[in-house]
Amino acid sequence: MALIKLENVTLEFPVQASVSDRRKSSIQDLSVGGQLSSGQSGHLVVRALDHLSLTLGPGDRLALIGHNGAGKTTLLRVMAKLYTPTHGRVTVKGRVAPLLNLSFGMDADSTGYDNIFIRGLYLGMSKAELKKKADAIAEFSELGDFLDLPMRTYSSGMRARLAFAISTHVETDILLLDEVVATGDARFFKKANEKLESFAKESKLLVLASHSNKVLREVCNKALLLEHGRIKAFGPIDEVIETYAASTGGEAR
Ligand SMILES: Nc1ncnc2c1ncn2[C@@H]1O[C@H](COP(=O)(O)OP(=O)(O)OP(=O)(O)O)[C@@H](O)[C@H]1O
Repeated sequence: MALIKLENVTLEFPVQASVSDRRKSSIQDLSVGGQLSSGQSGHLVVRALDHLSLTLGPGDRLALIGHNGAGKTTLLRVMAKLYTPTHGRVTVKGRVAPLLNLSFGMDADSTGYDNIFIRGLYLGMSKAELKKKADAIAEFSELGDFLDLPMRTYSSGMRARLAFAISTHVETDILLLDEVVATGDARFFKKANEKLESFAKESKLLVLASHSNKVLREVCNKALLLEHGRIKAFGPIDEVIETYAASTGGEAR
């Protein structure tokens, strides 16, 4: 069972800052970010998601597209239940593996190998399941002897390899990914994509935010275009990429 249902979801971040009225009106015209306004108490708020309604089911592989600050990461975090919406309802059914922040569920001072267990448990795997899969995860990461060193000694690409290997070996129904796939080197990137494709073939639900149309086209079948936290377009991936390209005056590569 894999289901994500958003009903009229709005999420606002209160911001501890003051902006003059003149600056505020110029900020409203910016091409980045969510909607900036004064909240009920007079404090500044950033509305990162604005009345979003959406239903995703098995086999849906959704690309999140949009300008910097459009709300993609915030939406993924709402789906992962890391953020509670200010208004609206979020229903998620199925096991969720979020691959959003590479340090979530990881301990920098523990070895890579220990982190397989730490993050695996965080993602809801049992110890028995982890013991069975630890070797396969280690092999997939290709980190070899580095797995015996503390994770703080890893490069960001090495951390990405380990986090990706663990998250995609979890028996999960829903995989949430934020750009991280692109962190590895070219060879790992190819391997990661193949893993994502086989994951997708199992008819599970996947949501991926990325600025790379190439990655999104390879992995996703649908897309959601966000603009200042609102849904601008939702539909087949190629159509939505075209819409985005037309709105930015760029090309749909
Ligand atoms: N913790 C926070 N506190 C205040 N504002 C935030 C916070 N996190 C995000 N925002 C704001 O919410 C809006 C949406 O941000 P989000 O990170 O979801 O965008 P994004 O589409 O993922 O952007 P990018 O493509 O640049 O990664 C932005 O205006 C951002 O400034």
